[in-house]
Amino acid sequence: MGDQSSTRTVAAPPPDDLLPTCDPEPLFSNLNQAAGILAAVSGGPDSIAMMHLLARWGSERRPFLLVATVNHGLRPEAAGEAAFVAREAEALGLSHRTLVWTGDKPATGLQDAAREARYRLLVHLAREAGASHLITAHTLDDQAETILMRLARGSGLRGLKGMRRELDRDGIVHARPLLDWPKARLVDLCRQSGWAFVSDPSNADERFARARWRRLMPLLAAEGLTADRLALLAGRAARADEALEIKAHQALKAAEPVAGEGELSFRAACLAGEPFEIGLRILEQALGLIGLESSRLQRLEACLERLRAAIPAGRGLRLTIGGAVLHLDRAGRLRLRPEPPRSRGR
Ligand SMILES: Nc1ncnc2c1ncn2[C@@H]1O[C@H](COP(=O)(O)OP(=O)(O)OP(=O)(O)O)[C@@H](O)[C@H]1O
Repeated sequence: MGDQSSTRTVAAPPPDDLLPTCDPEPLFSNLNQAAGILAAVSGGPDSIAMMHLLARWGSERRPFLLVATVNHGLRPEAAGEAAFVAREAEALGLSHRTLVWTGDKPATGLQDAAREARYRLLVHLAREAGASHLITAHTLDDQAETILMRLARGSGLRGLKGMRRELDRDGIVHARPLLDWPKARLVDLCRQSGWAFVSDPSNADERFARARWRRLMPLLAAEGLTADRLALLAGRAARADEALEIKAHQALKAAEPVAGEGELSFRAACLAGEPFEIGLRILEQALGLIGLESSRLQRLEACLERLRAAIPAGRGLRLTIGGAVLHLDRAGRLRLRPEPPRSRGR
C-alpha cells in the first residue's frame, strides 16, 4: 500500500541522452475505447512511470485523463506526497485530484481497510468524473508476490490466477496495463528519464507479508521460481479455471434448473456424479444465480462433501452457506434461497 510509514522524495538524476525508447501506444491500446480514464498515482516509481507514459500517449485517440492520489491519513508525509503528484501531473498538463480517507481507522486489518477505502474513493471519483476506467500501476513483481502469498494460504486454482488484468469495480473497469512489466524496468525508466518519484520504505517493512515475500524473491528466482515463471503459472491456472467454469456451467444447465423469486432449484445428481471440482463450481454458480457471492472455498468444500454423501443415499438435507439456505429433498432436487435476514450472521 502506498502510505504506511515515512517516505522521502528521490531527486532523480537529470535526463540521460539515451532515454529508453518506450512506446506507450501498445501499452494502453486496450484503453482506446475508454470513456475517460482515472489513473491512480501514489507517487511511487511504478505509478509515476505510468503517469508519464500516459502523458506521452498519442493525443489523437486518447480518452480524457484524470490523475488521483489517495491520502489515507496514516502518515504525516502523505499530504506532501499528494501535493508532489499534483505538481508533477500539472507539469504534464494532466488534471489531478487528492482524495482523503477520513473514516475511522480500524485497530486491526489496517492495510485491508485502507485498500478498500482507496478503491471506494477512486471508483466514486471515476463515476463522478464520467470515467469508465480506473487504472493502477501493478507490476509483474506485484503479481508474483500475490501468487506466492496465495500459494502460502493454500489457495485454489482461482487464486493462482493472480491479479486480473481487468475487473469490474461497481461498474467501473479496473485495468492494470503494467502487469507484465518488471518493477525494476519502471524504476530504471524513471531514473533514466529524470522522472522524480517518492520512495516508500514500507515496501521493505517486514511487518508486512508482502515485504517478507519480496525479500525471498531473489532466493526463489535462483531456484528458477522467477516472477516470469509465476506469471506463466498464473496464465495456465487462468486457462484451466476458465475450462472448468464452462464445464460446470454446462452441467448446471443440464440439471433442469428452475429459477423463481430469488430461488433456484436443480437436480442435484450432478453434484455427486461430476468430479468434485466441477461440483464446487456448480454450487458457486448456483449461489451466484440467486445473487450471492461465493463462500470461502473451505466452507464450500465441506458443504459439497455432505451433499455428496446424502445424494446417492436419497437422504434429505438442510444446510446454510454464504447467506444461502440449501435444501436437498429426498427426490434429489436441491433448492437454494437466500437466508431470511433475521437469521443471517448467526
Ligand atoms: N495512495 C495511493 N493513491 C493513489 N493510488 C495508489 C495509492 N496507493 C496505491 N495506489 C495504486 O495502486 C497500485 C498498487 O499499489 P500497492 O501495490 O501499494 O497496492 P496494494 O496495497 O498492494 O493494493 P492492491 O490490492 O491493489 O494490490 C499503485 O501502483 C497505484 O497505481
